Amino acid sequence: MTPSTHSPALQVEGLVKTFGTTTAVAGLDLTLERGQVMALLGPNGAGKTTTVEICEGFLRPDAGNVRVLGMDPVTGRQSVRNRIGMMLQGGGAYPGVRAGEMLRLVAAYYTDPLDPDWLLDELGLSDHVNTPYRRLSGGQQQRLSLAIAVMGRPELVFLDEPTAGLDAQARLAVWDLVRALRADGVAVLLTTHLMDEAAALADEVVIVDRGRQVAAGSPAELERDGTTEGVTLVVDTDVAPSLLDGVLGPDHTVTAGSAAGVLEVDGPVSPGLMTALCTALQRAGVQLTSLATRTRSLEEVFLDLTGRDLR
Ligand SMILES: Nc1ncnc2c1ncn2[C@@H]1O[C@H](COP(=O)(O)OP(=O)(O)OP(=O)(O)O)[C@@H](O)[C@H]1O
Repeated sequence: MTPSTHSPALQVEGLVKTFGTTTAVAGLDLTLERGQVMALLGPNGAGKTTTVEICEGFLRPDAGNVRVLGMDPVTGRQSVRNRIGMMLQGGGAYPGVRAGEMLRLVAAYYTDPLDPDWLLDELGLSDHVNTPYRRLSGGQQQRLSLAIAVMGRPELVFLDEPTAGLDAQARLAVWDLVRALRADGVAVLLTTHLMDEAAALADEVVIVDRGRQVAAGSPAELERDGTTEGVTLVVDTDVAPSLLDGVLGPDHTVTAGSAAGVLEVDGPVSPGLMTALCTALQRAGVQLTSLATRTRSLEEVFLDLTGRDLR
């Protein structure tokens, strides 16, 4: 099997994985291009970790096709492992080894490693170079395992909930590192429960539920999709919706809002619409006190698609 540099970083087609009577992954398709960040979002038990572990070559799929850098992650395991990065549980570190020592040991495996000191600094671990691994806090161990995962300049990195349990500062440091990887052309597949993380980092968000994709797109696309776009206007007097008759095209409707002085305009939002609304109010001598466009947050989209029941 010849590894291809033209293939997507990751291609998953019709992936199925069952454990006894549980179908963890029920026919999933994913394509992650090089230099892109994909976030898998899904409720507990949606099949995210199972998918990542299959892509890493730890689990065999029951059906479907997985190509990692153009290679089969099971039969091409050694070649794949040399070119991908993954965070191992427990950091893959010996308990007694010091953080700095560990990173230097890992760096020695590679011909062109990243600079361990840069990584320690990037991940806020410079003050813990001499701390034995077992004495690092959980969040520090997690960051060290991320440093180990990316040390060999991988082309594709798998990050399964990389910021779970991290404080706000450490989370931002991890985000910065993911952005730096992306800028270097590295592809990143991450799983997360944090909507802001997906929105901040991902070129593409794939929402999975019960092992299937229920939506995919950029964070902005997902926030727009399926919503009635529109504008909520608040004015300083009680006005009838008919005030806006004549300025709205066939794509727009206007209704009275929940309170006096509130008008809801439904339809596509554009600079032209905003200008037309302001002009109509000005002509009527009505003072605008608030104007807001309506989109759903990624969290609302997620809950609408996956429901509100606990799993
Ligand atoms: N080794 C296993 N044996 C039996 N069932 C398993 C095994 N691994 C996963 N499962 C089941 O497969 C389903 C998917 O689990 P998975 O860990 O992939 O979900 P997840 O999306 O990563 O969830 P979470 O957000 O809670 O981490 C779950 O119902 C889980 O209980």
